[in-house]
Amino acid sequence: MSTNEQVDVVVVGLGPGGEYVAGTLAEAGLDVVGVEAELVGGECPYWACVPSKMMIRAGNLLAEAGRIPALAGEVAVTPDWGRVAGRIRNEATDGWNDQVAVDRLAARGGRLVRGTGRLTGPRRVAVGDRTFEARRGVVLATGTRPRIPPVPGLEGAPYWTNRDAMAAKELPESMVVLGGGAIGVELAQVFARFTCVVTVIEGQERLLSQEEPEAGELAAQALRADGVTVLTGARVRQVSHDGTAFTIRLEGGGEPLRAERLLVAAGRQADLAPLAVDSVGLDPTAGVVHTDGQMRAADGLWAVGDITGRGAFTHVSMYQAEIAVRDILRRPGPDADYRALPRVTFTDPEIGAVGLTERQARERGLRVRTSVLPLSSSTRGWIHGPGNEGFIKLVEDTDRGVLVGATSAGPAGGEVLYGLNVAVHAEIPVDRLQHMIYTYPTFHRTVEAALGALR
Ligand SMILES: Cc1cc2nc3c(=O)[nH]c(=O)nc-3n(C[C@H](O)[C@H](O)[C@H](O)COP(=O)(O)OP(=O)(O)OC[C@H]3O[C@@H](n4cnc5c(N)ncnc54)[C@H](O)[C@@H]3O)c2cc1C
Ligand SMILES: NC(=O)c1ccc[n+]([C@@H]2O[C@H](COP(=O)([O-])OP(=O)(O)OC[C@H]3O[C@@H](n4cnc5c(N)ncnc54)[C@H](O)[C@@H]3O)[C@@H](O)[C@H]2O)c1
Repeated sequence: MSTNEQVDVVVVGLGPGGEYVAGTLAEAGLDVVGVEAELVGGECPYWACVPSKMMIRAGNLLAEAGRIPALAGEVAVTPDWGRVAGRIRNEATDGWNDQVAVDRLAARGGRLVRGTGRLTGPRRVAVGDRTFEARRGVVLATGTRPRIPPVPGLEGAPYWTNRDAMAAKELPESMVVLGGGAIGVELAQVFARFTCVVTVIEGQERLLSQEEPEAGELAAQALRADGVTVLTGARVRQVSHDGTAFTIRLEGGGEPLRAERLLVAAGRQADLAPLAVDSVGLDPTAGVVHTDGQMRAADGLWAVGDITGRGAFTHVSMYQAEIAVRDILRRPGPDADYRALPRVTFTDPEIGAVGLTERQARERGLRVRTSVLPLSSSTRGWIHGPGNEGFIKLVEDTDRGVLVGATSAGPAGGEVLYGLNVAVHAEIPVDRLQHMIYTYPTFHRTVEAALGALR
């Protein structure tokens, strides 16, 4: 029998964005139902950020051990993926059990409804035969799933996505990675460091093609140094699987690639049709849910996270979640501002970036000055020795005399990014940045040198 229940707010999807909205609103005293089809916490803790960064931590340790002979002595290391898989199982994901997150939501006063939510009209969500009518409104936070490119032979083949990679108890002997974006490069490097023979196939001319060209070149150089074969500007013509291994044929002929596993890391997509967004007047084929600066998508409807298409990052979903919470609680606050959107690809070296690339700035008609300085030119980079690859790139809007973009690559490149993030966000004049004191000998002193090199 179907039932109708009155609540204040329904949150559909409890990834980082949705869980934050549901828990915070419940804590504020609203009657909140959170609907989750899989695990409370979403992609990030179970199949994405957290387990992948555990892998990377382990891979980086192996790489550091490899640098010991040049600097400190002798070492013998035997990589053991079992340690990594065990830590992911036991510490990160609790064996892919979300009880801790379920309890966390309940402790904040939220109610969990397990199931797939679907809009049935303004402020109405159906889950199975239950319908929730939300007095304040509905928040969509359903995230994305892997985009599987239309490569002949791929459909139906036993390819891996990020989920299989995160759950792997053993590593394959060989793997082809389709896609040289953030997932592709991070996982290719880790797997290679654990002795898997890896090939990355990227359709664009460079890895990390959304970032500065120097970033893509550095990522390729780092991966090659770890033994990864990097093929850029490459298109897959056909994929087949013979029950044991994949054969991957590229356009333009040549020897086909053979690999035990094929990891598809070719972007993400939101699935709006099953959410029945047309019932509230949104386009189910749009691919994203467009919002205004307060994360409103329609009357009584908010959207946060990957689904909004403003950067598929956990920090974006949390940032947007905070804005939506404020708006739902009818508290005034600034609109979402993406000018200083930071992102870090956690390869070794880490590649952090904020704001616009040089190309994006020029395409917007800005008059720019730029500079690129290698970390090895700094005292700290030189002291660091092996593993000191990296650079600082700055993009200045010369008319306003402020940085509009920056890239920080190197050991702890993601941490060094923070200062640049503040500079872009707060629009600190370059002239002021040039006259502050930078600690000696740090990697971030390269920022000072790069400021002086702006041309
Ligand atoms: C391998 C990998 C590594 C990553 N590493 C990083 C990183 O280091 N840093 C970073 O910032 N980002 C990283 N990301 C991106 C990050 O995981 C996402 O940006 C983040 O998880 C998005 O959060 P979200 O709130 O949009 O929802 P998601 O985490 O996508 O969760 C959405 C939830 O909604 C549920 N759902 C979907 N449809 C329905 C429905 N109809 N009814 C009920 N529930 C539904 C899903 O089951 C899911 O639990 C990584 C991603 C991947 C794949
Ligand atoms: N450190 C982080 O913050 C982190 C890590 C991993 C993932 N993520 C997030 O997850 C999202 C998804 O990651 P992703 O790496 O899957 O996507 P992505 O969009 O970053 O990269 C996908 C890459 O695949 C390539 N590609 C697509 N189709 C192809 C084809 N048929 N043949 C060859 N190459 C093809 C694209 O040109 C692109 O370079 C990212 O956008 C990122 O926001 C973040």
